[in-house]
Order: sequence, then structure tokens, then C-alpha cells
Amino acid sequence: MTTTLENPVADKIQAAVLPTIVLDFDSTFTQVEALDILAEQLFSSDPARLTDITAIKDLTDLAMSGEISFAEALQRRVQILKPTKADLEGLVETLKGLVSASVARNKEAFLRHPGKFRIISGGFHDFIAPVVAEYGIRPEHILANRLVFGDDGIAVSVDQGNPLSKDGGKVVALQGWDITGPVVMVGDGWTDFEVYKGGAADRFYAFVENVKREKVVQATHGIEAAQVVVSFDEVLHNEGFEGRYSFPRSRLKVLLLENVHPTAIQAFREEGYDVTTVKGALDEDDLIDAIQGVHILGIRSKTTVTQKVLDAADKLLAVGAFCIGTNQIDLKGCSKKGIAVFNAPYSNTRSVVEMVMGLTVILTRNIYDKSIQMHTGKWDKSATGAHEVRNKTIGIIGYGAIGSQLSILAEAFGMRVIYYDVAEKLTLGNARRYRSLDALLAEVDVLSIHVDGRAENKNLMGAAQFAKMKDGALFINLSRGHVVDIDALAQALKSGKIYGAAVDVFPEEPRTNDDPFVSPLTGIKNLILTPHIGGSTEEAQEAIGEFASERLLNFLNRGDTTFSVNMPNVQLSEVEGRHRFLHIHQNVPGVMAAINNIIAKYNLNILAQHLKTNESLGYVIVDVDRGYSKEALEELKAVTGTLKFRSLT
Ligand SMILES: NC(=O)c1ccc[n+]([C@@H]2O[C@H](COP(=O)([O-])OP(=O)(O)OC[C@H]3O[C@@H](n4cnc5c(N)ncnc54)[C@H](O)[C@@H]3O)[C@@H](O)[C@H]2O)c1
Ligand SMILES: O=C(O)[C@H](O)COP(=O)(O)O
Repeated sequence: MTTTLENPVADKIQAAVLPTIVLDFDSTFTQVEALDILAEQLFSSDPARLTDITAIKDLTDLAMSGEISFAEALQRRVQILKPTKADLEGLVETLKGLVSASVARNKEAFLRHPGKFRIISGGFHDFIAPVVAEYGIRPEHILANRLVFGDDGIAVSVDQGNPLSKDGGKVVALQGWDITGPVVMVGDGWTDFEVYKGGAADRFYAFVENVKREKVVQATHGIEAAQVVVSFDEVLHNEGFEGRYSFPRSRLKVLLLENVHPTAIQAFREEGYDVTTVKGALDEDDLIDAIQGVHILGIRSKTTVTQKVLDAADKLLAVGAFCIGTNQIDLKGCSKKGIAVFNAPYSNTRSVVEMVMGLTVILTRNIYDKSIQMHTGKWDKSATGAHEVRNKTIGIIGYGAIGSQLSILAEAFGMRVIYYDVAEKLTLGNARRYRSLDALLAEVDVLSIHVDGRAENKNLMGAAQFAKMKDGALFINLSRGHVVDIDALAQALKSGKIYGAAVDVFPEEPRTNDDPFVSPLTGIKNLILTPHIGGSTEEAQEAIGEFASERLLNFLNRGDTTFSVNMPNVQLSEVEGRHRFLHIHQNVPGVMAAINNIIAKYNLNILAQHLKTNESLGYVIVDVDRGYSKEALEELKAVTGTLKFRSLT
């Protein structure tokens, strides 16, 4: 299956001449209303004038939503603001940093088509011109009001001769421009819709990236030539500007489950993607419903991505595990469909290690049971059974990112560290590697499990393994629930073979905080149970949010697969001044030759090319310079063995 990312609307328009795009300035070209910002700049340090900031904002809102006359609101705001030229210079600098995200990221399109992008605004030429000049928009392509300054250099009113100072002014002003070809109006306000309604534009986009004005959105309903867009990408895409074969970001859906940290949500939104969040995990049926149309799925440890889910995932490009473990994802199934999987392998490791050390001390000193007794009114001050951890032996099974860090911290506490790992590992500090699990089990005072969640690790610790441990040893599991036979653990604890334990992960875990926890482990003495919170610190969650979203965004925006757990890892630069084809295919002979034949057939000029394979997948990235036909894309997509094909601009 290939992912088809072309745009039929753009194809229709492509043949015709590119339209002229006329943008509103406030809350469209920039994220803000300039006069509101000016008010904050002028009055926020003067307590006596703070109410004027609100007054200006109220007038802006009323005018923008069409509730009072635009002309009146404009005149009244100037009377309150009375800015000087120096004030406007300060405003320009602020506004340059507040250009709308989707406008800023399409700067190249503006610069490439001088004259095709224009501004019409009820705001003032005085501050608009220097801001839009950086996007190649010349003063003569800006229709805006002009301030009238008094002899003292203070603006006192609005040039009344300018049609834009009047109600309905945008229609009149725009008709004065002699534009050949279609005119497309893009704006957030009622006066922008009026441009279309008044016949001065052929199409209208209600731009809601910064502010959504219900009256304007409602007005577009039922009009074929009008639509609501959440970013400027969509306008460019629909209107046939370059990038027309590259899907607009706002139509790429990101579904984030399990309370993924807000840093991730914000990162996707800032890049223009359409993000939906769900607090808890979804079961298979709900996920099958939710996954349709989703391009990026973000999960944590509780959501299982099964083959059935993947079969329902008609658009899925990548899955992000916002955690370490990926055992909940059918990785082979993802590879078969060319779906990239990413995780955050390091971000929560320190949190887990700190918790293990804390639990080790708490169990060794009987602190947990003493605290429970205190809550029932029992004072039991005694040293019996309480020990220091110094000079005790900790055994670590699984010496990976977490196990090896634990090795360092445990040693700093004066513990003797021994470990067992199936793979070759760099031994840190004075730790000693044991090649026999049984030998390690026989020596440890504290055993901590840190293996990964591969299926073969099911019941790695069972009755036979507990029996091999010293009497009275302590047991800790913060890895994965299925790794331990919990009935055997319960038995070992009840018999006193294991003196105390801490368990954070379970074979069956509730999907949400509202579901009950049921386990043979509940009610056992000297057993600390925690709800899978080894990695649940604010620090770790924020770091995961940043790390995993960055991996996914780099994959979406440039095809970078660094840190992917199932794709060949290829590090790629930004796509600047070129087109990039991303071709994921089954690792079978002949694909590269077929791709290169098509490139040769269509005379595409290759700027860079990469091929990397793993045992099941091949990943080809081709950068070409501008100018390629849709037929070339169709042929690349049809190469035998293709799993996913995307093009980026
Ligand atoms: N409780 C939590 O909230 C929490 C948080 C983070 C990670 N985890 C879990 O902790 C575990 C460890 O994470 P990590 O980042 O250190 O993983 P890792 O992949 O870096 O290390 C795992 C190590 O275990 C070894 N291993 C696998 N099977 C083994 C076996 N049968 N015997 C001996 N060694 C074996 C591997 O060779 C590897 O070195 C994972 O299961 C992860 O999902 C849990
Ligand atoms: O794999 C992990 O990182 C841990 O199990 C944590 O999972 P969580 O994000 O669901 O807490």
C-alpha cells in the first residue's frame, strides 16, 4: 500500500494561472492584532492606563467580529493610542517576531512569487510595510490605512480619504487594484469575508490558525468557493503553489493517547499539524475506530498496537512510543506496512534508577511496613530486621540503559554490584558480570530486574528462580510485568523466602486511573506496589515529550529516521530549495534500479540520494531540484515492493 499525498484540487487549478493571494494582516499574516500589541507596549507600565489596553482590545474584537462599525472602532482606537513614529518602530520589531507560524515557514513561496502575495488591511501602512517587506511584498502591493500625524509627531487620526478607513472599505480598495487572474482572499475577520461577499475575490479562506471568529466561520458554510483553513499551508496547497504534491501539514492528523506531555502536543501544533489527544489508553476496538485517517499515533506503555489495529490504519506513517518499551507494538506488523516506530530510550531512565535506589533503602530498613503500622496507631521503634545497604550485594538482570545507571548509583551507596545480561555490555565501575543467572541469584541480597519486554522474557523469574535465591533476599521489578510469574512471587513472599519486594509493573494493568487494580499480589506484607510509575516524573515526561515529538517531527518534515526502532536509521537535513522523495519498500532485489530508471526517464536532476536497508526494509531518499511531473511520482509509487511513498517540498 502506498500513501497517496497528492491534491486533486491543486491539480485542477495547476493548469490555470496561479491566483493572486491577498492576505489580511492582523491575526492572519501576523498572529496578533497590531493595535492591541501597540496598546500593551504603550500602557502596560502605566497603572493609570491599564484600562486603555482592555478598551483597545474590546474595540478590536467588536470590529473584527462585525459587531460594531469598523470605521468607528479604528478612529476610536487611534484617539486612545496616539502613537508617535518611534512607537511604531518598536511595534514593527515586535511584529516581525510574531508572524504566523505557517506564513513564516512558507517564506520561500512568498519570495519565489513576487507580486502574487499582497496585503489588504484596516491596519496601518506605517507598520505593515516593514514587516511584510521581509517576505518580498512591496509597498505598492499593500492596501492599508495611513495615520495622520500632528506637528508634534503624534498620530491624531486616520486618513479619511482612504477607502479602508470606511466600512466596507476592503471591497472598494481591492477593486481599485487591477489584478489579472483569480483573486483569493485569506483572513480571519468579517471584513475579509466581505471582500469575497462583495465580489472583489473569487475565493475566500477563513484563516483560523490564530483566532477563530465564529461569525466568519459560519459564513463560509454552504459556499463552494469558501473554506476554513487552520494554516497557510492549506491555502498554498489548494491554490497550486509549489509543494502542491506535498500534503499540507494541517491535514496530517496526530493522535496522542495516554496523557502524553503537553510539550509534545505543543510541538506538533507549532509545526502546523492537526493534533487530537485522549487521556487514557484505548482498547483494541476503540483504537481501530480512532486510528482511521490518523498519520501519527503517539502512545505510552498501555496501548497495544496489534495487527488488527494496523490493518485499520489506512494513513498511518509512524508510531511514537512516548516511553522506552515498544513491546506493546507489533513491530513486525509495522515494518510490513512501512510504518516507522520511534521511542524515547533514555529520557526516563534516571527516574527509574532513583526509584529503585529509594525502594532498596525502604525495603532494607522495613520503612514501608513501619509506616503502615504508624497509620494504625502502632509505634514500633526497633532495629530488628533493619539494615544498611552498604556492603550488601545488588544483582541486576539486564545491564542496559537503566541497569547500567543503577550500577553506578548502587555503587555510590557502597553496594557490591553484580549483573547478568544476555548481550555483551560495557561493565561500569567495580561491577562484575556473571555469565550464569543461577550463580547471580544465589549471591544477591537485592535483585533488581531491568530486562527489555521481549516476549521470550515471559516468566524469566518463576518459582525455580526464587528458590535459588538466598533466604530473606529482596526483590524489585520495574521492568515489565510478564517477566515475573507473580503467583510464584506471591508464594515466595508469603513463605518468607523473599523478605520484601517492590513491584511497579504487572502482567495485567488497568488502562486508566478509573479502572480497578486486581492482582494476586495485593494484601501481602512488606510488598510495595506502585502503579507503573517508574518513569513517571515531571522531568522524565517533559523530556520524553520533547524527545519523541522531535523524532516524529523530523521524520514527518524531512524523512529522518534517526532512533527509529524498526526502520533503517538515516539522518537527514532540512528540505530547503529542493524536493525530497521518500520511498520505503520491502527489501527485495531490483527496487533501487527501478527507482533510478524512473528518475532517468523523467530527467530529474538528483541533488542527493541515500539508500539504507535492514533485514526487512529498504529506505531510499532522493533529493531533486525543482520541476518534476506528477507522472514521475505515480511511477515511483507504483514500483514493485513499495510500502510507502511521500514527497516533501
Ligand atoms: N517502570 C517503568 O515505568 C519503566 C520505565 C522505563 C523503562 N521501563 C522498562 O525497563 C526495562 C529496561 O529498560 P532499559 O531502557 O534499560 O532497556 P535496555 O534495552 O537498554 O536494556 C535491557 C537489557 O536487558 C538485556 N536482556 C534482555 N533480556 C535478557 C535476559 N533474559 N537476561 C538478561 N539480560 C537480558 C538486554 O540485553 C539489554 O542489555 C524495559 O523493560 C523497559 O520497558 C520501565
Ligand atoms: O517503557 C517505559 O518507558 C515505561 O514502562 C514507562 O511507561 P509509561 O510511559 O506508560 O509510564
